Amino acid sequence: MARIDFPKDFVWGTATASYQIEGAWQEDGRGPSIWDTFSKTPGKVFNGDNGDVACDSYHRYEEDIALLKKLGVKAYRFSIAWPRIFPQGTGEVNEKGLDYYRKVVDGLIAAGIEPCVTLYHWDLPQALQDKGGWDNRDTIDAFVNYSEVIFKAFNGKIKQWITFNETWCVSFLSNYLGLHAPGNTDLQLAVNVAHHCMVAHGEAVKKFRELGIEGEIGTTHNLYWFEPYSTSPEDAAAARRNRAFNNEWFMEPTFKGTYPQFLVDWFKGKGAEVPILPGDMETISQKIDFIGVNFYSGGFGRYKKDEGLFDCEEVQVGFDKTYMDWNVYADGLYKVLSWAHEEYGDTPIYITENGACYEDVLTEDNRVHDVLRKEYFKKHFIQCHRLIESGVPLKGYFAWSLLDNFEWAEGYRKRFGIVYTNYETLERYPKDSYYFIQDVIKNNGFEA
Ligand SMILES: OC[C@@H]1[C@@H](O)[C@H](O)[C@@H](O)c2nc(CNc3ccccc3)cn21
Repeated sequence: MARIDFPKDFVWGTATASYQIEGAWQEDGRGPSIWDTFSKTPGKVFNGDNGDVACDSYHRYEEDIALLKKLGVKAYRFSIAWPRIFPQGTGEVNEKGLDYYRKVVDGLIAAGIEPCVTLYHWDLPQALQDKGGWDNRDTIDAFVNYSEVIFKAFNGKIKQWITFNETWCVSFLSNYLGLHAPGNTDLQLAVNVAHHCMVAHGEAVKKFRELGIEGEIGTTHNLYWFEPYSTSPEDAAAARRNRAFNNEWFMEPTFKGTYPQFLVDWFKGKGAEVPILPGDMETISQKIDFIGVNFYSGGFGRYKKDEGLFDCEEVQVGFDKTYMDWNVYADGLYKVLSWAHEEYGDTPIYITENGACYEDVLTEDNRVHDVLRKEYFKKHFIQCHRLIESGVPLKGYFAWSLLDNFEWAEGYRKRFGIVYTNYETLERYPKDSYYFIQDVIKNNGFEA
């Protein structure tokens, strides 16, 4: 057994998102989001599940904060629901919506926990979608207006700010693959959405700097480690396209102010071009204080003509799988963050999400012996330590998720929490993985 110790200032946290935990979908003036619409569209979400109640954190946030305090985290990442602040996306501020987040933020601070806020975690006001959503450049100004209200309301209280969660999901998963809200399947539309979200990110960073808001601002991209199955040039090119679809398409603009040309050309061949206006790339690549990375999995790919968007098929190489059928590929975390550090420089990195879904069984005495999830965390913590030892500026780690919650198109059947949510009673029961992480935080390390 080897002792794994983390730096004293390493930030341990957990993460959630508004639509996935809050419920109270029509309370205190909240307007409809695209996820209220999508989840109530037959066939889009497993079992017709929706976020009307979710974990009811809108009313049970004090219980959640108590769980966070007992866990011993230094920080808690959560998102603010734009439709609570601006029920129609713009116009009059809904003060009752702000009041909820004032209670959450003040409760966290009183518990000695740093609030880390995501401004956009997918719940776009439906009223903006009705006017084209992220395909409409006006939504950029609406996002900056919303961000400015939050910046000013919580200046000095919230010190870690994330503009967007996973622009890949907002664009390609939701507007090309059609699996998330609003459920479009158009490549050009998805390329437009990705671009406009990244411009919106940059404009919000500019506003943050102009207002002199305290703290640090960044964004979160989900990076997937994908490598060629063989050394053949075809496999290498196919895997590179597939990886860039997830990684470089977002990291290059954010850090270098350019899109990866080989993929621009590939998309052009598919009839999709990036709607760049003068100044956009400078806006997108505004200097940020940290980059958030969500990492879950990775894999191997090889060339297969006409397979998917990139003539690339994933090859099964025998990885253990989670209940989402995702590979458990902890080395992929080391590889992808080493690659990001090499490619994009020394900007501090936070793992803003990492975690696993498994079939959880609640025992008679309200325990969940989630051995596989504990193992998943342990394997990925070891890779975090390797990264730090290798000089990668990894500053913190947020486990996904504090609670079992609404898992988007999978509804409530897929559980990622370190705390079990009983959706009948809304009671919360810490799982064994919660106690494992509690111990790692207490000792700032563990015996590997
Ligand atoms: O799926 C687990 C979490 C999800 O609950 C979070 O809201 C979201 O930020 C999140 N992103 C990923 C990684 N990207 C992804 C890929 C395919 C489908 C959904 C998400 C996983 N997760």
